[in-house]
Amino acid sequence: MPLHLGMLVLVEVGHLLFKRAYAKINLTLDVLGRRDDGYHEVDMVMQSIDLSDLVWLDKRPAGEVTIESTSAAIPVDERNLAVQAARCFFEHTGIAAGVHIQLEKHIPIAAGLAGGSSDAAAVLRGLNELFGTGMSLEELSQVGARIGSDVPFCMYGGTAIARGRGEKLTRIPYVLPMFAVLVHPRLFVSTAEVYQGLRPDDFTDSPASAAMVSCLAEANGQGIAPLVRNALQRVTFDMYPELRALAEKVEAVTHHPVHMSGSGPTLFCLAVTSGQAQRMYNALRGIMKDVYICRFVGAEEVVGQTAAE
Ligand SMILES: C[C@](O)(CO)[C@H](O)COP(=O)(O)OP(=O)(O)OC[C@H]1O[C@@H](n2ccc(N)nc2=O)[C@H](O)[C@@H]1O
Ligand SMILES: Nc1ncnc2c1ncn2[C@@H]1O[C@H](COP(=O)(O)OP(=O)(O)OP(=O)(O)O)[C@@H](O)[C@H]1O
Repeated sequence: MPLHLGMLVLVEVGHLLFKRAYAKINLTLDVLGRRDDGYHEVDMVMQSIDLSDLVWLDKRPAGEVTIESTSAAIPVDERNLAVQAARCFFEHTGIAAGVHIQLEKHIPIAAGLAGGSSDAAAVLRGLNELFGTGMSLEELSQVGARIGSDVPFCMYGGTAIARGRGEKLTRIPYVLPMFAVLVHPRLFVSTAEVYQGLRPDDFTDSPASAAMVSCLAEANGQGIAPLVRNALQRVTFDMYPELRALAEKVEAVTHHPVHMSGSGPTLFCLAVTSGQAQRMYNALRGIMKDVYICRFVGAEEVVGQTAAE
């Protein structure tokens, strides 16, 4: 019997492999400088949250990689990062097979939440399981780095420092029981344009990751928000003055500091209890439509039992 999920109709339920693709927020994002390869040297503390896309994988004949999505706002061809991930998997393993990907999007698009990167990571983890290739997360992460700088973090999830262009990870074993209340203002922000807009005075030699990790290690939830910073925020706010105005409004109604994730435009406030998060959510729903309460998620939940460590 067909199973209806949003706009998707799943027919062969028995053969489908399911994966959840989690979004991330940046607790810190420092840029150390511009590199010769067009990327920037970054130092960031990344955190998975429980806002997720749902991904189903179904084996197909060799060379056939197809995708359908509940969102009309993303390409359903070779430009889709999930399709690119599948192509990379078959190329890397030499397996003569294909896959059909069904994507139920919940993570806002081009929002600074790594939605596409997380879909790509979930496809790589899922194909590793579907075809029994037994690759380690490290190997999958190296394959994923070809698709995007955020893919290696999304492969592991949880909490981590990401350096280099984002692919050099130090995993942090402390996940605080905290909440992030997200506000998505439905602006489309290009990550490349934001990085291009950085000026030398946006660069730093003293990133905030060490202080943030100490705070996480001490389980000092109240201490996290004052340490949050994002070097891309000035650029995105200058590009979209309405976003700076919205951030001021969010602070006024929540009475909490507001932060930007990645290259934006998603804004978030941190809460140490679900009650505090709910009050922020209620206040924000009065001024915005797209508001999400999310909890911090650890690597075990992101990865599950899907790949060799
Ligand atoms: C803003 C963040 O989301 C923070 O986590 C990431 O740094 C961006 O990760 P991403 O979206 O996976 O980025 P990619 O797809 O690899 O790169 C998109 C574009 O952003 C710029 N880019 C990205 C990462 C980086 N460390 N330096 C850069 O300058 C480059 O112009 C690149 O062409
Ligand atoms: N599976 C996918 N999901 C979302 N966007 C995708 C996907 N595949 C390709 N894209 C394209 O990637 C671009 C960035 O979308 P995405 O939602 O990944 O941005 P983001 O959250 O800002 O990512 P990051 O935080 O890694 O910079 C958009 O132009 C979108 O059309």
